[in-house]
Amino acid sequence: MFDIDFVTPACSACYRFHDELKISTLPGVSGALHRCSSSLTDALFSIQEVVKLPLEFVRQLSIKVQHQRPAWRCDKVMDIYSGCALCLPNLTSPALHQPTHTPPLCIEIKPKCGFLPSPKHVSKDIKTKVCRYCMHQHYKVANGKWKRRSFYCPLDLFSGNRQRMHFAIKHLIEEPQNNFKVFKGGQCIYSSKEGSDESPDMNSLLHHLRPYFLHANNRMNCHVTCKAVLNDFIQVLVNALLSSGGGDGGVVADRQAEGRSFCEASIFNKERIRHGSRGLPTDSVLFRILQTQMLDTLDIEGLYPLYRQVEQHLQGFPKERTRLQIEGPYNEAFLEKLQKCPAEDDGSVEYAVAKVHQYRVAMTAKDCSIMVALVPSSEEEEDNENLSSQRQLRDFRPPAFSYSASILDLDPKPFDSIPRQLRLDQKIVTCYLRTGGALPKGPVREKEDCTLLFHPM
Ligand SMILES: O=P(O)(O)O[C@@H]1[C@@H](OP(=O)(O)O)[C@H](OP(=O)(O)O)[C@H](O)[C@H](OP(=O)(O)O)[C@H]1OP(=O)(O)O
Ligand SMILES: Nc1ncnc2c1ncn2[C@@H]1O[C@H](COP(=O)(O)OP(=O)(O)OP(=O)(O)O)[C@@H](O)[C@H]1O
Repeated sequence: MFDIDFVTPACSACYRFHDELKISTLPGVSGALHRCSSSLTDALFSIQEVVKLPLEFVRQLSIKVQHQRPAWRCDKVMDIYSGCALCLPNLTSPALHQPTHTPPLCIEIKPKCGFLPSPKHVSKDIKTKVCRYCMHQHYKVANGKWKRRSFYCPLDLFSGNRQRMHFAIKHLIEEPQNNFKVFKGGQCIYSSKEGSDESPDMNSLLHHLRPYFLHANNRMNCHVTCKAVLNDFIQVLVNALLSSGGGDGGVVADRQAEGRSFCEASIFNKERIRHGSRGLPTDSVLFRILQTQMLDTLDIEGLYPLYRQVEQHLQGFPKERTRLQIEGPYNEAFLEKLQKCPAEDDGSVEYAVAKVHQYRVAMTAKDCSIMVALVPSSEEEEDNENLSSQRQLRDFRPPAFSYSASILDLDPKPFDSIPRQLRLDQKIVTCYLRTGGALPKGPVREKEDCTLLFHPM
């Protein structure tokens, strides 16, 4: 009916959000991050378009997808009244210009929050030591959302240190939950199954991945261990996440000095770091997400009194909702409010609103997903490279993929989600303090098994 790959019905706020921001593309990172922090002036959208859809079509679509939602998302509903949708390319199945031996792979990562809050604003010391994701794991297991705890830690992924990133991705693979999926030729081949007691089948994943790494590494006749396939796969993913978007790719100072980039619950053994972290390249997809997440400078605890101030102001002056853009539109004026926020609280409602807006944008960045598409070299490129590598008598070369990273799920978070955030934060911390010490920290082998194979490039 529609000549589009993927539609995601948008509320009228989203419509404005996406429509009014300048949209452009960036080579390498066909990203889609709203421009809303210092990095936002150059964090850009991918090719996407707002389209109008017949209301009846959206109504039927909504009914059709409702039963496919995970149980914990059954309370969510599609906005069936705006008549608008975002039209996106199908990122799990990128268009190919030339045939390849194997279909493209696409890896979806929901990285979550990559930093610890500043001690200035939090009431519980533990929040400055253990990251929100790791604490939340205990709460999720205690409440039955997941059967097993994941040992993934976002601070490792966002570290910019290859060893730590490798370690983080390995744990995403081991326990993907809703943070990790793999697609091959547009089909999901690896994800956590809702409500299942069993871990996803890693052997099946390796079976799918093997041809990519056999072929790409000229290992046709070699015996390749599962571990080597997994290492190669993770290494390619780390490269894609660290790749720059075509800019100068400057490297930022490691945040280690700030003491906010290591989580005490991570089972990565710091002493094993062989090369110091160089930080994330400034135009990598992870850097952009992290910068936007860090617009949350006050933590929910420091933010909540400002939220209350705004709420009280709106009770007295309901018409101010529009001027203060509480429900959007998320346009240039909105971005200006974020960027021009005074450094210190001057007691004005403008300051409080700007901090609330910053926090909401940070929440979006803490909840977005990255889609990394890996396209194997075309058959022609492979043949040329095979000839040249035979001439050079090389028996190894890194897997040849081209990659792009896009950012998904940039829905604006509503103003009234803030009280829920505070309640959840309290529940997570309370649960962690109650159960944190009781849950096993993970098998000992985890600590020891972080020596990784890095192949020459
Ligand atoms: O609060 P969190 O960190 O649990 O994040 C929620 C996500 O849970 P997660 O921890 O990633 O499993 C949650 O993900 P799931 O539904 O659990 O897959 C949603 O993304 C939710 O956003 P929204 O309310 O649907 O706009 C997310 O809520 P927001 O807080 O981003 O609004
Ligand atoms: N452009 C795309 N290409 C391929 N897959 C996509 C694309 N957009 C979304 N998806 C897939 O759909 C999933 C859900 O998308 P998204 O997170 O944007 O919806 P949502 O906001 O959670 O929807 P709802 O709030 O209605 O439940 C993503 O995790 C991803 O697997």
